[in-house]
Amino acid sequence: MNASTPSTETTAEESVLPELRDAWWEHGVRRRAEAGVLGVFAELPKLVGSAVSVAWRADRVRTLVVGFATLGSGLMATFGLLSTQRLLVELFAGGPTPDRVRAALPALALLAATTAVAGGLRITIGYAQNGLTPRVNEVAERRLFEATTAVRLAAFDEDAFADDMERATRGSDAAIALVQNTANMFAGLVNLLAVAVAVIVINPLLLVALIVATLPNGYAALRAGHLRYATFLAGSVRRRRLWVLQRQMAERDSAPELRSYGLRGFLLGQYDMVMGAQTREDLALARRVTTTTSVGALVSGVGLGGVWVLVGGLLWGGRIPLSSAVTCVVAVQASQRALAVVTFQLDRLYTDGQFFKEYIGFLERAKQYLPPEGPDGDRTQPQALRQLTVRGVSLAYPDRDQPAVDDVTLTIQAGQTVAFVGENGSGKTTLAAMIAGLRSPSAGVIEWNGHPIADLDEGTLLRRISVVMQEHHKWPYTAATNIAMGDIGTAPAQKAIEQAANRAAAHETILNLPNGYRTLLDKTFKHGQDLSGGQWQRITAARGFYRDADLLIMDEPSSALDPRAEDALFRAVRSRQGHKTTILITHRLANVIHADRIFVMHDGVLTEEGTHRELVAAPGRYAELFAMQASGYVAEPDDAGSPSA
Ligand SMILES: Nc1ncnc2c1ncn2[C@@H]1O[C@H](COP(=O)(O)OP(=O)(O)OP(=O)(O)O)[C@@H](O)[C@H]1O
Repeated sequence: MNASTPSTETTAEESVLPELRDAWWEHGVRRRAEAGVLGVFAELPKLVGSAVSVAWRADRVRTLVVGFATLGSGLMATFGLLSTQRLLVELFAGGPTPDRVRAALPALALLAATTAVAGGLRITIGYAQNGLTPRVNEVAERRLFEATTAVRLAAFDEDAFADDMERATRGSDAAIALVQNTANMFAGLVNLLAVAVAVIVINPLLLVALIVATLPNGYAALRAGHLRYATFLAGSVRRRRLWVLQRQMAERDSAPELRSYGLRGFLLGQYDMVMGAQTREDLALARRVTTTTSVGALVSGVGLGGVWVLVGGLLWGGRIPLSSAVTCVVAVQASQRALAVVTFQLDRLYTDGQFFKEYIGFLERAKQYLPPEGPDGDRTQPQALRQLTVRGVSLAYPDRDQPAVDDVTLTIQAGQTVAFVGENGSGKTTLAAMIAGLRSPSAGVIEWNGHPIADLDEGTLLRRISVVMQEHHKWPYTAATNIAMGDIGTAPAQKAIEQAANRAAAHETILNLPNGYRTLLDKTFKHGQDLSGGQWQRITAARGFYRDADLLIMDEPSSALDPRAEDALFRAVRSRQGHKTTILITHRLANVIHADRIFVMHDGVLTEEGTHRELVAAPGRYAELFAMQASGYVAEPDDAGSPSA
């Protein structure tokens, strides 16, 4: 199939790819383009302030070294220009050449010294900056992860917060860039100032010449920067579409479906359409950029021509000596170099500054999602579980009309194994997450031995609970660590790890791995291994068993297990009955027959509760679901359609 087949023609319209969300990595570019040519100056002091403060926090000594060495190198630039002028004065003076050279020697020595000192200072700045940036990175990144790991789970449900967090992750890189850009821009400015001071000392009139020669150039450079950002921005949605398409055409994940459904022509058609538009847009904008930069160069060239005319006039009228005229040429060139640095760094500083602002803003906004803090003594220490009570508990997720859990009341006694059952989306996981202290109810209260869990010491409470998540995480560590992470507070003990693995039918699986318990479970690392879905689930269950928790919550722990592993797992769960409490969430109702109590949820509401026997005897949802599932195990109908057994 090729790009012109009918199926491609009918679907390859712009609407196939939906409008993409603003990409965080373009945010700074967007702000720069919106700020206009000179708007970048408005935010400059604040951004520079942020950069200095983050550098100061990371490493005071190096920050001071960079600051003072930059000032020093500016000073050397001034001395350098002044000694150049002195040198020229002596060389252009009358008299025999050897005398002139001799007279110029002190100036030459000064020039050599300033050049050497300036070189030394540049090396010092380089060393200090190189030592500073990794520290800035560490401080900024650490602060970010302190926040992302501390915020409550509910924060991740807020769209705006997730976006915020995504953008803030760029903040630590931006912090480094911000510090570097600020240092470089500062160096450029100091150089510019140094040249101006030297020129004033030589002849104040030359300052006017310098301004005329550099200002149009500076404006042109800023405008060129602005156009570059605008160019980038104009093609941003298309570029992202291309990026999405490129991934679809070149990645392993999409490769099987691409081939099996014959999507090659369709995707290439999409690519041609988007790329064609992108190229046309790029060409049009490139023309504009070239025109603008050419006009800018022309105007600054005219300005520079004016300066040379002025210098020539002054020279002609005997108002300045030849040495000053030559120094002026050197000064103009030096200032243009410094200005190019300043304008370039200004653009970068502004753009990276936007990311840094996102980062700082995120850290501020994250505070509202942090658990309430209080002195340790303020909170009651939860004792071993005797009774767990859920009283009128509800929870509604953001942007959802229906509550996920609606006014649920139930009691669980210590040592019981209870089951939450119900159809998909009925609220079982949400209720369990509230019991586990991971989510806070929007109404109602959950009590641990009669104390609202919100009043209990959170750390101790969480240590008394173990949760085997429905959507477990595959930690990229060894098999042993994957299990020991279930109780990270205690020193890992191989015997306990193996016991936990045995209970979850994971022991044999792990022994069969190339390095047994020491096998790294991540294929992206050298010698790393991956597991099947069911094998991962066994390790996850072992992690849950590893913690000797008062309350074990297992959410769909057997969905990927084979019958033998499932049987072993549920035998391990039953072995807790009578002395440890277990909440089981499962759709495989055969596994809840032995539960002390079964709670049936529907649309967030607790609709039935009782033992298996009681519930199948009543004409309710549980009886219906159980009968439906059990019917699947009745012997196959014979050819005539009637059951053979
Ligand atoms: N993070 C979330 N943000 C918004 N809505 C959510 C979120 N998690 C779950 N929901 C919604 O809340 C309701 C209850 O979900 P929950 O995961 O508690 O159901 P469940 O009974 O565990 O389902 P399943 O049997 O499929 O695991 C569903 O309607 C679901 O769409």
